[in-house]
Amino acid sequence: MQKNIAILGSTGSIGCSTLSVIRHNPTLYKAYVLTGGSNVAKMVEQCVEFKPKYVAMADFTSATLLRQHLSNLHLNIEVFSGEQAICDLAQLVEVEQVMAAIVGAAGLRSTLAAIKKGKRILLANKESLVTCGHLFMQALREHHAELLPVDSEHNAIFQSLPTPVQHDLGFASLTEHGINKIILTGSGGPFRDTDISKLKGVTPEQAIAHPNWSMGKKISVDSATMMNKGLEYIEARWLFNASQDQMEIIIHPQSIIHSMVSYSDGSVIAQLGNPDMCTPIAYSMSYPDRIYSGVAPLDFTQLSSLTFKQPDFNRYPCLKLAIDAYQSGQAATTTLNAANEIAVEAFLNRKIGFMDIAKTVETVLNKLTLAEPSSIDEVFDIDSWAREVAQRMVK
Ligand SMILES: NC(=O)C1=CN([C@@H]2O[C@H](COP(=O)(O)OP(=O)(O)OC[C@H]3O[C@@H](n4cnc5c(N)ncnc54)[C@H](OP(=O)(O)O)[C@@H]3O)[C@@H](O)[C@H]2O)C=CC1
Ligand SMILES: CC(=O)[C@@H](O)[C@H](O)COP(=O)(O)O
Ligand SMILES: [Mn+2]
Repeated sequence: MQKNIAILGSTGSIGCSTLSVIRHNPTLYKAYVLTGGSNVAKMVEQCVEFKPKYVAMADFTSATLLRQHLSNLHLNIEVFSGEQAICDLAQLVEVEQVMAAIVGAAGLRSTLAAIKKGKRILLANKESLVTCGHLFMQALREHHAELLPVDSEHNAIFQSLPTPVQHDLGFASLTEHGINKIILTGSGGPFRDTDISKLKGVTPEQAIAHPNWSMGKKISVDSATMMNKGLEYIEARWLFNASQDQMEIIIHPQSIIHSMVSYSDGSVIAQLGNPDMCTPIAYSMSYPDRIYSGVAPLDFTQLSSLTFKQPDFNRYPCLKLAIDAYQSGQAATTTLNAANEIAVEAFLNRKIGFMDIAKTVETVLNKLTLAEPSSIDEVFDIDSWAREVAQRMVK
C-alpha cells in the first residue's frame, strides 16, 4: 500500500530530493500533493512525471498559468492557490506524511496546519521551529503528531539517540539516558579559509557556492555566515530538549560526519554519509525502517581525512547572535530569523554587503522591546515588526 505524501515546497532543492527518493520507491510512496511558490516550469515538469492528485502555488498568477499548462497537456490535476490552500492540502485525510520544505517563516502556517491533523511531519523547514519553538513543540504533543527531523545534522542526531528519546522527542531528559552532549557539525561554508578582511567584498555567487552541499540560495548564504548553524543550534535545543551545556558546535569541513551524540560512558555515536539530502529524507520517510535513497555508500578508502576545529565568532558573528538569541527567548529568535531573511535577500539582490547581514540582524535585535509571544498570532506580530525594521535598514 502506497503512503501519500504532501510535499510543501516541491519545486525547491529539498522538494526535488524528496521526489527523487519517491522515484526510487514508487510502490511505497505517492507524491499526492505538490506545492510551490512561483516556479511554474518546475511544477509542470513534476506534474507530468508524478501526476499528483492536488497542486497548489502560493502565487496566484503562477497558479493560473499552471492550470493553463496542465489543461493543454490534458492532465487532470486540481490546482489551488495561496497560503490557505497549501494549509488545507497539508491537512487532507488521505495525506499521511507532510514534507515541510518551504523556505523561511513562510512555511510556518502550513507546517502547523499539518501538525494540527496529527500527520507525520518531515521537518526540513528549520525556520518554523526557530521562530516559535515552544508553541511548535506544544502543538506537536497536543495533536500527537510525529516529528522526523530532515535537516542533516538533526537527522544524524536522531539516528544516534536511544529509542526512548526518539519516541519522546523534545521532552525526554538527555541526562537520564546517559547523554552528555550533542555535537553539531558544520562545514564552515565557502569562506572558511578566506581572509576576514576580504569578507565584506564577497559576492552572492561566491556565497552560494557551498563546498559540499547543493541547496537553495537562502540556506547557502546562511551556511556562509554560519547563521545556518545558529538556526540549527536553536532547532537542536528545541528538538532534543538540550541545555546550553549539552550543546557543542564544531567545524568539520568535509561534511562526512553529519553530527554526533556523546554519552556518559565515553562513547560517541555519529552518523556518516556522503553529503546528499536524499539520505536523511529517505530515513524520515521510512523510519524506523530503511529504504533505498539512491545515495552511494561512503568509500572510506577515498576519504583523505576528517578534520575538526572551533568556530571563530569574529568570522561568524551570526553564529554568536543566534546562540545569544536563544538565551533571550522566543521574541529574540523570531526577530533574529525575520531580520536574517530580509538581510539575506538584500545581500542576494546586491543591496548590502556580506558582513552587513550580521550588522542588520544585530541592530534589529537591539531594538527589540516586544514581550514574549504566547500565541502564533503574537509570533507573526513580532516577525512583521522585525521585517519592517530590517527592510528600512537595508534600504
Ligand atoms: N537544501 C537543503 O539541503 C536543506 C534545506 N533545509 C531547509 O529546507 C527548507 C527548504 O530549503 P531549500 O529546498 O534549499 O530551498 P529552495 O529555495 O530550494 O526551495 C524553497 C521552496 O519553497 C517555496 N516557497 C518559497 N517561498 C514560498 C512561499 N511564500 N509560500 C510557499 N512556498 C514558497 C519555493 O517555491 P518556488 O521555487 O516555486 O517559488 C520552493 O519550492 C529551508 O527551510 C532550509 O533551511 C534544511 C536542510 C538542508
Ligand atoms: C544539508 C544541511 O543540512 C545543511 O543545513 C548543511 O548543514 C549546510 O552546511 P553547513 O554545515 O555549511 O551549514
Ligand atoms: Mn543542516
